[in-house]
This record gives sequence, C-alpha cells and structure tokens, in this order.
Amino acid sequence: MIVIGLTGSIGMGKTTTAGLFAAEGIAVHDADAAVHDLYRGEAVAPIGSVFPEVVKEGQVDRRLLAENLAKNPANFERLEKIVHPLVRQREQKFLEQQRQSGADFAVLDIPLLFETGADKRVDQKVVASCDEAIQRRRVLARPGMTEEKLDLILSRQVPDGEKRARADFVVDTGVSIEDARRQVQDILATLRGRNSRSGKTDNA
Ligand SMILES: CC(C)(COP(=O)(O)OP(=O)(O)OC[C@H]1O[C@@H](n2cnc3c(N)ncnc32)[C@H](O)[C@@H]1O)[C@@H](O)C(=O)NCCC(=O)NCCS
Ligand SMILES: Nc1ncnc2c1ncn2[C@@H]1O[C@H](COP(=O)(O)OP(=O)(O)OP(=O)(O)O)[C@@H](O)[C@H]1O
Repeated sequence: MIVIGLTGSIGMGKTTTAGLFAAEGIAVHDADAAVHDLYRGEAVAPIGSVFPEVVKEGQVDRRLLAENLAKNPANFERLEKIVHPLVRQREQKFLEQQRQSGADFAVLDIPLLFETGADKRVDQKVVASCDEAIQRRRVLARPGMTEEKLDLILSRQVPDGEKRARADFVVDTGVSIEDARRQVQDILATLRGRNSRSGKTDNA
C-alpha cells in the first residue's frame, strides 16, 4: 500500500484536494477533522486539566481555544503535546484498517506534515498550493478570520515555497476544481505506473 501524505498551508485547498482523492475511491484520514472529533471526546479531559477555561458543556470550545492561543502563542506547544499523539494513534489505526482491506493507496491529510516530522512516515508527499494572494483572499473570506489570526497560523507553518520544494507532487489549486481533479488523477496514474514497472503487487 502506498501511503500518501497530503498537506498544504492554510487555505491552499488541502481539504478540497483530499476530496478529489476520495472521489477516486481512496480512503482519506483528515487530521483537522480528527482534532475536532477529539475535542468532543478523548481530548476534553487532558486539555481541560491544562486549559480549564476552554472547556464548555463537556467539549473543547475551539473559539475560546483560538482566543487563548492568540493571547498566548506559547500555549500552542502545550496543546500540540496533548493533541498530536492522539491524532497519530488514529492515523495508525486508519492505516492498519486500510492495509487489512487490501487498499492500494491511503491518504493522510496532515496540515503539519513537515512541521511534525510526519513526512518521514509516508511514501509520497503531495502539497496543495496556489498563489499567496488567492490563499489570503480565501482565508480572509471565512467568518471570524482576521489578518492577525491568519498571520499567527502562518507563522507556525513551514512556508509554502519550502513545502513545494520538499513535495514529490504539487497540486495547483489556483485554477479550478476540474483542473485539480486532473492533476490528482495524473498523480495516481504515475504512482500506479511506477508500482507496476517495479513489479510490486498490492500491499507489497
Ligand atoms: C487553533 C484551533 C483551535 C482553531 O480551530 P478552528 O476550528 O478555528 O480552525 P481549524 O482547526 O479548522 O484550523 C484552521 C487552519 O489552521 C491550521 N492549524 C491548526 N492548528 C495548527 C497548529 N497547531 N499549527 C499550525 N497550523 C495549525 C489548520 O491546519 C488549518 O489550516 C485548532 O486548529 C486547534 O486546536 N489546533 C491545535 C491542534 C493542531 O495542532 N491541529 C493541527 C492538525 S493535527
Ligand atoms: N482546485 C481548486 N479550484 C478552485 N477553488 C478551490 C480549489 N481548491 C480549493 N478551492 C477553494 O479554496 C478554499 C479553501 O479550500 P480548502 O478548504 O480545501 O482549504 P484548506 O487548505 O483545507 O484550508 P484549511 O487549511 O484552513 O483547512 C475553498 O473555498 C475551496 O472551494
């Protein structure tokens, strides 16, 4: 099974690109979605013991948490120490299930692929990317988003140029969904072609 690590800076179209892999029949694990799910379950107790003011009605309130982080960016590290190992466990479980089901590909959508060293645990790195001006326009159109919040998130992410340089494949999301779909199909065709040339079988 080929494990594809999909990443991209905020607003670069990572989630949309993940959907294009899913549309090709490939299972995708979404780390951001896993975090949101953990905030309604497993992560509530450990986060509540460090940041009691962000737990409301038995859940981690992302808006309160984001406000806390904006005031104290150093808290990102304390939070990530709790959250990232839980996300990693879920990813491992997902990959195990995919291997057992005989899948030829599995996608891990990991926003912090390079930042957390997860790039070393995947076979292929795919980066969703577009012009910075398009990226900023997309993100600033989101309700509640400000220039300051965007810059805070960007300051914690490896710059787009470095991500592109370290990628095996870049998906340009600046044109259209259909254009990106063709790029995803090309990536899969290339990887399938390499696999058959190297004589590998599924799950090798
Ligand atoms: C800061 C939080 C509360 C904001 O929640 P919100 O629902 O507004 O945004 P969302 O989760 O959809 O993230 C928005 C964008 O910020 C990026 N981002 C999130 N956390 C981080 C981080 N720690 N460092 C860099 N970028 C991050 C996301 O990948 C995404 O591109 C939330 O993202 C969070 O709890 N982050 C910490 C956990 C984490 O590290 N997640 C990254 C994936 S494992
Ligand atoms: N290939 C594309 N063509 C046109 N628009 C796109 C394309 N990919 C993404 N978009 C648009 O860009 C915006 C951001 O996309 P998306 O939510 O996938 O980004 P993201 O990188 O997952 O964001 P975040 O990191 O914040 O979760 C959305 O409005 C989406 O419709």
